[in-house]
Amino acid sequence: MTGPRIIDGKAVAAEVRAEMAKKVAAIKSKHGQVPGLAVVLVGEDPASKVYVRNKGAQTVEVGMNSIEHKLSAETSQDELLALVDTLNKDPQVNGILVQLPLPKHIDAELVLNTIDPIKDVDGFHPVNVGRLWIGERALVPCTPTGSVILAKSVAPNLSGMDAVVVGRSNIVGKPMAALLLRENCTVTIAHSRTRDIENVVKKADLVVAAVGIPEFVRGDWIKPGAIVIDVGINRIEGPDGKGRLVGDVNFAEASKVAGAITPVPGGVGPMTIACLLKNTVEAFEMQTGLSADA
Ligand SMILES: NC(=O)C1=CN([C@@H]2O[C@H](COP(=O)(O)OP(=O)(O)OC[C@H]3O[C@@H](n4cnc5c(N)ncnc54)[C@H](OP(=O)(O)O)[C@@H]3O)[C@@H](O)[C@H]2O)C=CC1
Ligand SMILES: Nc1nc(=O)c2c([nH]1)NC[C@@H]1CN(c3ccc(C(=O)N[C@@H](CCC(=O)O)C(=O)O)cc3)C=[N+]21
Repeated sequence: MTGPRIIDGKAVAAEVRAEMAKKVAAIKSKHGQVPGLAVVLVGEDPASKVYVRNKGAQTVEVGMNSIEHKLSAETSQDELLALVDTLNKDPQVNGILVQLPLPKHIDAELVLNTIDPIKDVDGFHPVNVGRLWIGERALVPCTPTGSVILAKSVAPNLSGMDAVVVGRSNIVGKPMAALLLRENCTVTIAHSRTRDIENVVKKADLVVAAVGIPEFVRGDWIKPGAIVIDVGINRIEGPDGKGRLVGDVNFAEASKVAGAITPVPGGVGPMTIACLLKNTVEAFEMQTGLSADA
């Protein structure tokens, strides 16, 4: 018996970044311009700090400009809105990402809705959400985009598959469902009120777990041969007392049953950043009318 295919998110993400590096170089030589990504971090959340550092380093690595704004946790909502407004107007800034979660005294929805939709590389603005669902050209959320790329790396044609997305957040579950529908899957969205969730998941040819509960999806919920995409990033304490990262799927169990599965770390996480860079290039092209090809 052969084991399941472990989907190498790091390797696929490196391919996407290499493709972006080529595009950025072509844009630079043809048009003398370089796309720019602004990342705004408010406060000291340690996990967010790591992501922001990784994003900045990889942005520079593909040849783009990285603009980082690190604000104190006491920053007022008005100050943050004023910064977003400045970035909206700055022609050197093609993409704006405001790292979530934001401190409690700031209305995150208001901040996200203030980002110019054409610079909204997270794809969280209602205009981009609407465009995604009706099938217009949109900036699409990075984690779902990366998840679809990983699924297609093992099954290039997802058409007709039964897909179950566990989780219905605006940043992962819902846009994931929209993208899988666009791939012609038959999509079910499961959530905390879903009855008999094991048996709902068990019908799926493709399972996407975005729940936020460590190892929530068990091996015996998985249909033999199914593709499993684990979006979860949970830091838990290991038996040795050290922190370690696990997903929303019990990998040890599920990998015995699945046809293909993403690990955590090294699965969806690296794809999120790669797709952010991809969206920044796309946003640059939409804003300037310039492209790598012409
Ligand atoms: N790899 C990456 O780049 C990223 C990873 N993540 C990770 O993905 C995971 C999900 O993130 P996010 O979508 O923001 O999380 P949210 O907490 O916003 O959403 C979680 C979803 O899971 C559902 N849920 C919670 N408990 C249960 C349950 N017992 N049974 C079934 N469904 C349940 C909730 O249902 P309900 O709506 O009914 O409450 C909700 O829809 C997290 O682990 C997060 O760290 C997130 C973003 C990027
Ligand atoms: N506006 C906004 N947009 C986001 O896209 C966003 C956000 N806020 N807030 C937090 C979540 C989480 N997120 C991750 C990005 C990369 C990894 C990643 O690179 N993970 C690696 C390594 C993780 C590690 O070692 O800590 C891996 O899974 O292999 C994970 C999670 C983006 N998010």
